[in-house]
Amino acid sequence: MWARELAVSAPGKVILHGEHAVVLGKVALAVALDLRTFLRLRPGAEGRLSVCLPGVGVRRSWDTPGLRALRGRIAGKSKSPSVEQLDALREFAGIAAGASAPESLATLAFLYMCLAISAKYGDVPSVDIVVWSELPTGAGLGSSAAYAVCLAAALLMVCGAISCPLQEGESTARWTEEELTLINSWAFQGERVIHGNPSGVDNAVGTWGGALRYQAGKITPLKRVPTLRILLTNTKVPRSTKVLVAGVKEKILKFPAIMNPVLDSIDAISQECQSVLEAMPANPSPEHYPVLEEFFDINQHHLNVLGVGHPSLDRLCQVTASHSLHSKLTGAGGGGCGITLLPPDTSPLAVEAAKQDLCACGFECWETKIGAPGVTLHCCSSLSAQVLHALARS
Ligand SMILES: Nc1ncnc2c1ncn2[C@@H]1O[C@H](COP(=O)(O)OP(=O)(O)OP(=O)(O)O)[C@@H](O)[C@H]1O
Ligand SMILES: C[C@@](O)(CCO)CC(=O)[O-]
Ligand SMILES: [Mg+2]
Repeated sequence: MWARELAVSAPGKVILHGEHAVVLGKVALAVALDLRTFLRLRPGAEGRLSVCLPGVGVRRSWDTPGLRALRGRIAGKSKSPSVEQLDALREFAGIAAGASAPESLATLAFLYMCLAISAKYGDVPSVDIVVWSELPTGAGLGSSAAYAVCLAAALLMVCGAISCPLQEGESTARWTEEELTLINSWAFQGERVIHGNPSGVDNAVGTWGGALRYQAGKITPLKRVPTLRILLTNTKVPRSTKVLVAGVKEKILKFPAIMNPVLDSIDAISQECQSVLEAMPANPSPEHYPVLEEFFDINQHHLNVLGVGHPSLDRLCQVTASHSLHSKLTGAGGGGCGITLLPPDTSPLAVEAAKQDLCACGFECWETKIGAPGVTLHCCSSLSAQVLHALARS
């Protein structure tokens, strides 16, 4: 029986280059963001598993004998969620077939991960779980992956598949490389429930943090990443990664000879950008930026060709261009977030003016730090007052 109260956190991510192409085996460059998802884990009432997800309005509780019986009925050999397993979970949770609302997908991913992990490593746990996030949901910043990484780490720990590395008196701790590999592989299964066909880049960044190159499951930390100033803008136009990824696949099947060269070009941009970043000094001077800016412009055009642009993102690019700044969408596109490079010689006045114009479009924008740590275990009392308050209210 789980007896400690702890918290797990995982960062969101920004994809610099390679979104969508990475689903088809091309290279992506991604960095962890200083916005995180937090999961609080507490011993629950004996025989009950409860989950509260304030970001998507879910508060559910099940008795563990009922979950154990369901787990027995849907047991499968494969680690990946099957259509039949997900149908059985939907029926159990009262989720309509084909429902793709955030709360339905979040509940389904929770149930799948809980039952699949406990079937392999232990018993259905009697715990109380709350997940709250600083990340906007469904905006391209990897909220689904941060959610899945937190769930994977907490459930694997409760079931005894990974250690609880936090010693008495410590405020934070991380898991070993081997344990992180296990967390990442289960988070990928959670992403599958939410996304349908994820590449795995988002959960890799959520697990390992920092800055990495990702291609076909191979994760390579970037050797050296300069301090890049990035402005993040949320257009607040809602979209679903699952739907956008499916749309790109359809376009490629329809026009392979036209679309495949676009994917190859995106791959080349990611690779060139990696070389440029690794050759840059830690605190780059303005002359290093024009090439990075051109990569942003070219890739933004490519993403429009793939059909994942949106008028709100065009507007974002136009507004920043009017201040001589370069932007591209990040994540799945179709709305959501864009990133803007801020070269070191950009005057504070120019940044302020760009921000004001973006806000006047109804967008929200903020400067961000990149390269945050990956999944982390926390002693609850070491969390900030804001996070504690948000978790306690739930
Ligand atoms: N804090 C959260 N609590 C519960 N579920 C969440 C939370 N954040 C995200 N989700 C789940 O993830 C889904 C959003 O995932 P989606 O992949 O569409 O967007 P994203 O991950 O924010 O963007 P991208 O995949 O482009 O980086 C939501 O519909 C919900 O099911
Ligand atoms: C659009 C996509 O490439 C990135 C979403 O953040 C999907 C994926 O890689 O799973
Ligand atoms: Mg996602």
